[in-house]
Amino acid sequence: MSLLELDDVSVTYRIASGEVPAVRGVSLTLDSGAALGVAGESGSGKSTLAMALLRLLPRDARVGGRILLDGEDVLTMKWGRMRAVRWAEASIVFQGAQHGLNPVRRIGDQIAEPLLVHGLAKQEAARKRVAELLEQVGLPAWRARSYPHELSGGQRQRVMIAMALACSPRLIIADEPTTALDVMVQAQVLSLIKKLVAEHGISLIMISHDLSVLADVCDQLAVMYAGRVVEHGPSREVFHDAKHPYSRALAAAFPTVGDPVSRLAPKGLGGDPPDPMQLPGGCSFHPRCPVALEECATLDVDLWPAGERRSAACVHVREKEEAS
Ligand SMILES: Nc1ncnc2c1ncn2[C@@H]1O[C@H](COP(=O)(O)OP(=O)(O)OP(=O)(O)O)[C@@H](O)[C@H]1O
Repeated sequence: MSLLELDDVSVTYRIASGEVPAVRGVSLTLDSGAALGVAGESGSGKSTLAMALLRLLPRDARVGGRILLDGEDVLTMKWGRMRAVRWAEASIVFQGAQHGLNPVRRIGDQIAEPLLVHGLAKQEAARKRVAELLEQVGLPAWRARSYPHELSGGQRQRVMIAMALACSPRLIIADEPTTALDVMVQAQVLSLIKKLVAEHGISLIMISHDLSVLADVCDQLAVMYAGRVVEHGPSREVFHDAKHPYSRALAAAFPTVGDPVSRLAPKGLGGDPPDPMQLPGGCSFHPRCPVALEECATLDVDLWPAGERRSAACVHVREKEEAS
């Protein structure tokens, strides 16, 4: 059985001027021990989807569909159970570690907190576990006594990862975990994430706008555009041979992991993503698509099989598959 199953998940924010359809009909699965990358430009709905998985969305968000974590429906779970699931079964690492840490509490106390709160360890055992976790993320045990401002950005992100690992979760959701870091440190944190996932058999959902980073870390990739998954498949295949013109443009924007030059501007992708409250008719990508046909302005194609374990939501893919 899959560890995580999303079935037709949608998220709509209610704001004063109307409704923002941030995530639209996303269906995905994640096997135990597998790593799924979710890619897309800013505003494509990646973080909204990640927060929906652990019911961390603000109250003005309405979530539809089904989210099954190990067979249990997250959306109908009682709050007590939901709190236990967060950290203990699935935890989340956000971008910009400086915002996730309390500046006036020692690192060790912050890492120990979920263990103590969930009753998984008493003081002495928690102290030992903190030392072990710091070592796992490549920091010396004495760092437990440090305050966040005494650490570099990369070290703080390692602390966030240690916190996420504290209760030995089965799933970690990493939302742009390396975005705020410089390129060298980014590479170190990425290889740490890869190592931890492989060694502990943890499942991973990693979110990034950088397809090359995701292809390096994850087995599967889902590319999102305007709240929908427009391509899905094995990550290296999607990265090197994208079927959807949007995924192709994203892959061209970030040809190699952390390439500082290509990070500056997404080459080959003109224009901006659409305002979700004013989505264009037909395929949402058609106004920016270099290979759009006339019919793309009215025809919105669903995900279509595009080879083994692959799918893409594009009329060209559908035509090719229908012809073969
Ligand atoms: N609390 C909110 N209220 C209203 N609209 C929101 C809210 N949060 C996000 N949105 C909108 O939902 C859409 C998806 O946003 P989201 O942050 O999920 O995208 P993203 O792909 O994670 O982008 P980024 O990489 O910039 O974080 C955007 O149009 C955004 O403006």
